Amino acid sequence: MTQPLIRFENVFKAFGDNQVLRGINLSIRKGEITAIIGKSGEGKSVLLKHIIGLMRHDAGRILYQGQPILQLKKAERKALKRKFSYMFQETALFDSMTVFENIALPLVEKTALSKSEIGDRVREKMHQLDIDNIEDEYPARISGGMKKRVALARALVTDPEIILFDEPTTGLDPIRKNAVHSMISDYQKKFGFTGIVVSHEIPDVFYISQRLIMLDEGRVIFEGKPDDIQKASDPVIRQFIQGLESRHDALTGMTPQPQGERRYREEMARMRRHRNAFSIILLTVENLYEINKMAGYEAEQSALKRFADNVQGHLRLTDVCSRLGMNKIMLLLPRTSREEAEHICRELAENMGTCGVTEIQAYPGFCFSVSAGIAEAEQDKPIELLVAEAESHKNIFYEFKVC
Ligand SMILES: Nc1ncnc2c1ncn2[C@@H]1O[C@H](COP(=O)(O)OP(=O)(O)OP(=O)(O)O)[C@@H](O)[C@H]1O
Repeated sequence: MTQPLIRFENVFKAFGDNQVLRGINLSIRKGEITAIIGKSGEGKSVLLKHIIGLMRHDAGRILYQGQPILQLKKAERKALKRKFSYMFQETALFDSMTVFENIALPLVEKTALSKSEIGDRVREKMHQLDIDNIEDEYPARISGGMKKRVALARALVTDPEIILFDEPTTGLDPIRKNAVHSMISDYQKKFGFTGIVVSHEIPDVFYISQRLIMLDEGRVIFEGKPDDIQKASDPVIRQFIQGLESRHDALTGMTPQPQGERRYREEMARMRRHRNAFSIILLTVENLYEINKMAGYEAEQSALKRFADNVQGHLRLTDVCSRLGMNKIMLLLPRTSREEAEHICRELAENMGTCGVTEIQAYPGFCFSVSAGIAEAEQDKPIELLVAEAESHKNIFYEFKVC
């Protein structure tokens, strides 16, 4: 395996009698988004501050590309700090400065670039993030979602290798929350930075993370893929995850992914007992990014919400629909063969084609495209394999065009 970008080896940190980190071991891999979760006060922010070098550990080692950071020379440590960027809980924009000045700040403070070079860099980043028309506005005059984008532009303007997001969606409604997640995920793909996100948004943050770390009582009690935490048997992990999950995904109103998976296991047990067939339909909104390009992240998430409402309205059964990732919905159809699922899917496609889903109609020529894949369950087949099967067949079936 390749060397991790950052590695904690038995790291301890106390504030007086308050022992916060009690032997942390973890790895952050380059080019991935790692989510850090855990109860309030468990030391997530303290951990972030150690990563970025704002706090010094009492014992153990923190390695950057295999090198202990405490052994770096002063100039090397300074150079390392420049590779990091931080997006705070609140966007922490300065109200007395324009959007342009806010974004320029890290360049003014951390680099020796000339005024015109800074201007070029700021305008380039604003252009890449689609906010070029608001440079003279003040933060108080722009929307919450736009502020997050300005804060992200400020975090990205130094072209950092690593960005730390400390609860980036705090205080936002479900559409804006999902818009920020979608934005982080998109820009991570575009710019290739390593992202570390501290979040309480479970399971939403799982959709954008490749790795997950859970802290409890100053130690790491889970490190792995987001999907694997659902299978963890440790009661502390289970209780924490289930306590934070709501019965409904806040954006779509559907069952969240972990509950969808639980429902799948129940259906599988029923199949074992009664030999009942069941099937899944996997719906993927294929062109969410186009909505985003035309109308922004919030429009993208509103469109997804409207689509989900229509699917549920058509099926009239809420607990069979679950959200499966950023742009996927799984319909779990009990006692339904593949042929019956195809019929249901065809009806759904016809209904979708005429119901006129979104405000996106306001954009001439736009067609909201959703593909569907169907798979019938087989005894003891894990959900991932059945979903993969539906995914691999998706073009054979229906392409919904909701115009
Ligand atoms: N500079 C500091 N001086 C003293 N104690 C601190 C300092 N920073 C953090 N702590 C303590 O460390 C513990 C962990 O705090 P931290 O902010 O990391 O928790 P957290 O997991 O991020 O919580 P939340 O999810 O609520 O943001 C708390 O008990 C806090 O009081």
